Amino acid sequence: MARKKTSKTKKVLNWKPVTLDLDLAGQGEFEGLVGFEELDCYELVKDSKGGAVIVGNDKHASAKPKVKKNEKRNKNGSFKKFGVKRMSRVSENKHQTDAANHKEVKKKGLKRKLDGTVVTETKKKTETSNENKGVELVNLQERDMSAWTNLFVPNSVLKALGAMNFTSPTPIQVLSLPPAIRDRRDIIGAAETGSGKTLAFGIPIVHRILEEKDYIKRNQTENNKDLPACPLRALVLTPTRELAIQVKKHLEAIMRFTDLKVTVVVGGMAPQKQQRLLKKCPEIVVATPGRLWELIEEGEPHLNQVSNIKYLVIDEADRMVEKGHFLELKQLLQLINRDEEMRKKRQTFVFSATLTMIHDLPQRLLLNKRKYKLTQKEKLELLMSELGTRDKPKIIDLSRRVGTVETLTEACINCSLKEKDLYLYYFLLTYPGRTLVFCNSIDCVRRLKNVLDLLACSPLPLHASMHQRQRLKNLDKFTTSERGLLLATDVAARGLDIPGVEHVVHYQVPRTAEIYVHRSGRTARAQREGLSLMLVEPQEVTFYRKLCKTLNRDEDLPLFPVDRAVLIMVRERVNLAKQLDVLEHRHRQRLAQNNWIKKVAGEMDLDVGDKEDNFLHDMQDPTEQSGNIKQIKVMKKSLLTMLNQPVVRRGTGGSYPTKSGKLTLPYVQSQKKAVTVVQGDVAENKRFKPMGRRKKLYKKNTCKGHH
Ligand SMILES: Nc1ncnc2c1ncn2[C@@H]1O[C@H](COP(=O)(O)OP(=O)(O)OP(=O)(O)O)[C@@H](O)[C@H]1O
Repeated sequence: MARKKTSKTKKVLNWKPVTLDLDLAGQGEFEGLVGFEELDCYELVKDSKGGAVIVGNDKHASAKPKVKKNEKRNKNGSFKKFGVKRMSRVSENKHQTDAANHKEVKKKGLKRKLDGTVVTETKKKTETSNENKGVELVNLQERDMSAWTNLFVPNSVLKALGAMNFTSPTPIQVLSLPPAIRDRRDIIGAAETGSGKTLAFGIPIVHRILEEKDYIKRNQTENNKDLPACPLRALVLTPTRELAIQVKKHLEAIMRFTDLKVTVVVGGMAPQKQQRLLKKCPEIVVATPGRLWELIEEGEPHLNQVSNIKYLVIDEADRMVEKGHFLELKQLLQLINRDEEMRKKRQTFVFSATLTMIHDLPQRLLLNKRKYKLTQKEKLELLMSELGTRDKPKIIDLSRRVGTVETLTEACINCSLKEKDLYLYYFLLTYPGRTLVFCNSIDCVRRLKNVLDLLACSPLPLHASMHQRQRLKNLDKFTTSERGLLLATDVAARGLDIPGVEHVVHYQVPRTAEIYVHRSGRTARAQREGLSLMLVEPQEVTFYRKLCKTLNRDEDLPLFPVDRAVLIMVRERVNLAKQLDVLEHRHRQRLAQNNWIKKVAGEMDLDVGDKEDNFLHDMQDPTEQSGNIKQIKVMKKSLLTMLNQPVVRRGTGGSYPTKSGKLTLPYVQSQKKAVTVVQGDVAENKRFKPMGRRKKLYKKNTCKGHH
């Protein structure tokens, strides 16, 4: 039945071959093009969803075509160009034609020219006749991709890069691509967060796989017919599920004009779906070690080729090999490196922003003569032997002495443990903007979520105890909300590339310098500015000092300027929210415990209601219980009243009728960005305070708080 429909569509849409002048097409750039076809007689008809579809302008054509029919046809290679009376179809073979290509062309409005340059289409509404209402025209715009010359980027990838507007490579890409592609060397790469490391390994892998596939195709003989039809060629390992999904998407984006496939294998999602996708034999698998090992142990056929892979990537490598983490990684590496011949042929990519960071030995090991502080070289050698890289890898270290990115502005607030919520709320209120708050534990995230929920800040939690679906949902919500607030543990510290994160707040001082660098690296990515703000309480000063030392800081972080007047104004509401949270938490806990006792007692046929033998908490007493609930209700109401009153600067009287007759309130929200405020303050301090005094002042403030 479906076949019949397709053939009918083909008949209706009268595509005609076009004769090409090959001289016009440029040399060498015509690779893969089979021909052009054109359609000069068609109509645009609204489909059931209100979108426009193309149907042949033939008397026999059905007046109401089925959308699916047209979609199928479009997959065969047509570029829709609505609103014009003539359209052309380009057919290509190999990695130039694939379903993803056309899906992308449909979605993003991409187009290719014969000379191989990438052309993107910016959408433009037609203002013409009724039948064309809502139909889009295209406006072509070329990109200069010459900065990528000499980096051995395949044409199809270059096209994708152009479509993404990546007109020039980043430094780590410039330094990684030639040795990886031309010299086939293993790469050990350290470069700051947000510097484009994913493509520094992604482009070489895609290049090499395309090249190999081409070679095999050209040399297909009787002898090599036994080769696996679609072998697993590359494996990318990442420490978190979200990062694996992101890397997969990034690779997909550069592979969209190829016929290569990539799939993700991570925990927390149905293994059945992943197994189904693996049946399609993707050349590249991006995975977290746990689920990957699980599927290998179950004998998943595609993954069973893992010891034959040609390319291995260990992203965030320093984290992956940390003691006590990823026990499966060790087993995986043993399996992958089992065959010495294969290991020697394999190209390995090892990347992280903190690969070359060196730590002082902990105090307890300082007296042990056999233990000493590793040099950077020794640290890398150790890593290389653990991962099984080949001899003489190319080591590229672009990381800065201080660890963080140049475009990052750093600051801290010294306060007591009790005041952390207050300062955080103050910051969120004064500087709205996409903010990522990091905590050291899941419990801390949970508590903070409740408090900030009560304060109407709409926080989104993200931690390892959440369902994966909810984790991804929250991440998605955060990404799409301009004033999004994500409360996360360090599961979100590494690798996540969330656009437009303005502030990173370390609610608690991270325990290692690496974590600080990676957390802070969620902002100020790809040359953009961003703020990293750390809340330090007296108990954390030791960790803070150690962190500064590892990061080679000669000075303390600048203090974040705080308006005490505003702080006083919001103190009451924060305190009330905290009290409410304690009450609600206690109430929930008792409820849960009572339910558990009742359940167990029921199973044991016991009566827990006996007066002398009452195991249940005092909530059993209905008056006590309703008292608690009442108190919570009253407190919530007064908090709501407080929240509904705008926080207005003191001494301003509250409201000003403007010329337009509107009331504008001098709200506490800063007119300046937080980054600008810190930078201004630092410049001011430098101008007016001699260095020695400033240092002393910081020392004093670090321990006491600065107000
Ligand atoms: N050549 C390029 N031109 C423009 N943008 C790029 C280029 N390469 C990568 N990017 C973009 O830069 C951002 C950061 O890239 P990526 O996530 O690879 O950084 P990273 O170095 O791996 O960071 P992290 O250390 O945090 O994992 C991404 O949004 C990516 O799309």
